[in-house]
Amino acid sequence: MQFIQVKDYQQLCEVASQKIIQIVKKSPNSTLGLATGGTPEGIYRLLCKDHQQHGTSYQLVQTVNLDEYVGLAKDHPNSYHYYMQQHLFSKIDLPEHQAHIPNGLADDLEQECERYEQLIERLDGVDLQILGIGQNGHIGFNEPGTSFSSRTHIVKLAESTRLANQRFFHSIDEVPRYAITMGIGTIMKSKSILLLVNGVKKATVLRRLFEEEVHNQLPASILKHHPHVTIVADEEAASQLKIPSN
Ligand SMILES: N[C@@H]1[C@@H](O)[C@H](O)[C@@H](COP(=O)(O)O)O[C@@H]1O
Repeated sequence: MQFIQVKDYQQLCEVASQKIIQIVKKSPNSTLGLATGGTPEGIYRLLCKDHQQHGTSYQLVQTVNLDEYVGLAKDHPNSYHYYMQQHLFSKIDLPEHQAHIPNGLADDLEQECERYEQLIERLDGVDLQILGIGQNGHIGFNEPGTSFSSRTHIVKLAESTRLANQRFFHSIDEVPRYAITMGIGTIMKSKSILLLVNGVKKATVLRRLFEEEVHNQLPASILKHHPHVTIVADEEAASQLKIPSN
């Protein structure tokens, strides 16, 4: 794993957005794996700014998002469809049919998981997967205990995850109990992975990631077995690490 420590969230966003821009410029038909949550918001802002100012084009890019809540319509302000539209898709030239997100309203959710998995295969896999991390070590919505070989599947969200995500909703009762997520096995098939960790709330999980063995109670620990992972963390997130900063 390559580890890049940066000063703050702003720098994290700059480093991450530059990595994405470089890939898109080098291979304009790349498949990008995208994440939601608070962490990538600033990165998407910089991608939009770069698109406006320098014209980096996403005309040939395909995107696949990690996850979506079950039961929220695409235009629900808390759905990840809506999030992606607001933060990125409406501001760049990515054709709509090349932006893929699991459908949390599918009649047959199992079939939707299979469709999504096959779609990723048809796209020949993800070139660069962006990942955040939950405070319990989840990646996508793969909660502790998820099999490392899991494919796209339905998850029952941990109460701690619902509580952490409550800030985006009016009340805890509104936070969905289920989601569709790419599996850990799906994520691990990505050709390269960029894990972004910022803020003091992530300091404990980042320390655990460095100190603990690979085990499925800490889903992100499997990333240590991936050949091309870069972790970008800011000073607050890295504050419990005992390694020298670069
Ligand atoms: N499903 C998302 C993850 O994809 C995200 O990485 C994580 C961290 O979110 P945040 O960046 O807001 O801390 O939690 C959410 O539950």
